[in-house]
Amino acid sequence: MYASKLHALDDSLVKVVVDEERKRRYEQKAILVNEQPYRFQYLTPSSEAPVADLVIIAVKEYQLADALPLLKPFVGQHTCFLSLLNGISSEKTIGEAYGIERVLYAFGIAMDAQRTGRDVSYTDMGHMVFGEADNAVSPRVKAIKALFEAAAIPYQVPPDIHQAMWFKFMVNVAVNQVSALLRIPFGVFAKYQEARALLIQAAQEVQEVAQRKGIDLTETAIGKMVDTILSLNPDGKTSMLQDVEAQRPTELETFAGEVIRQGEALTVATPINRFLYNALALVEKGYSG
Ligand SMILES: NC(=O)C1=CN([C@@H]2O[C@H](COP(=O)(O)OP(=O)(O)OC[C@H]3O[C@@H](n4cnc5c(N)ncnc54)[C@H](OP(=O)(O)O)[C@@H]3O)[C@@H](O)[C@H]2O)C=CC1
Ligand SMILES: CC(C)(CO)C(=O)C(=O)O
Repeated sequence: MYASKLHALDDSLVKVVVDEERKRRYEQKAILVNEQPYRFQYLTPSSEAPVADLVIIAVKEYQLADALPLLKPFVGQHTCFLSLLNGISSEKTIGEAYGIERVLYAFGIAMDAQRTGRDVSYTDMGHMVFGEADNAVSPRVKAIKALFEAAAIPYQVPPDIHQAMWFKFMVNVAVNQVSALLRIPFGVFAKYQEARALLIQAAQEVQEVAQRKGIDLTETAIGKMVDTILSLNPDGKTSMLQDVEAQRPTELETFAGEVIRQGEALTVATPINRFLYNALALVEKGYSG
């Protein structure tokens, strides 16, 4: 989705870093984004290419350890990283590999992207949210704002990126997990109070953990979370539900796993996320083949 926008702005801007096997596979067929074919330039670690100004990482968290080393030849002194991974831990992992001073905090929210095979369709691309660890509007933040404006990629630079990251984490812990377990699209949460009650129960555990860490997630944030979910395309599905339907591994460790671990460290009880963890682990174990 984002690569297609940047490619439309200037096709020389976008280079997709992959391993040799993916390069061979991807070069065989254009990717369709809203039915438009895109042939990106694929780089592997052995490709000759200048270092990147900006690296946008959009793999799943469990794929990060394999993906990060591929980037090494393209990381220079001024390379900046934006991680679109859900959850609250990928910035630390990228920082450990390439230096935390290179990493901005980031996430994408409110999109209704749907993946079918390697093709993507969407009606609402939501927006990307990013910022410096100290929330400064630094020269690199200004440069990325200018790039996204030119490419018509909606974005926000919030006053407190850490509070915003925890808000997004709370959205994912609630809606991704409940929707994936019950196999329901966004519209069901608008229709049934019982579905909203499940979201709120899962979110309250995130809120309690966040508050113990000094992150300002209030009751108002839970209301805003419900409003965010109700504003999404009723037929749209969370990325976790799409993973379950395609029998791909889910981001369970990134969501319930993280809430349980943080809850244990801070002595916050997390029974709803323990239930979701075990139930979704069983869903994955039940995949055929
Ligand atoms: N989908 C959504 O609505 C949202 C997703 N996110 C986050 O964005 C990230 C991406 O999500 P999503 O697009 O749904 O995930 P997908 O699983 O659809 O896409 C992940 C992509 O990463 C590729 N990949 C995996 N390993 C490597 C590697 N070693 N080198 C290069 N490419 C690799 C995969 O390739 P292949 O298919 O060939 O294995 C796949 O194309 C996730 O972290 C998710 O949490 C955030 C907000 C919303
Ligand atoms: C729920 C949603 C679309 C929120 O932006 C999301 O982050 C996901 O599906 O992973």
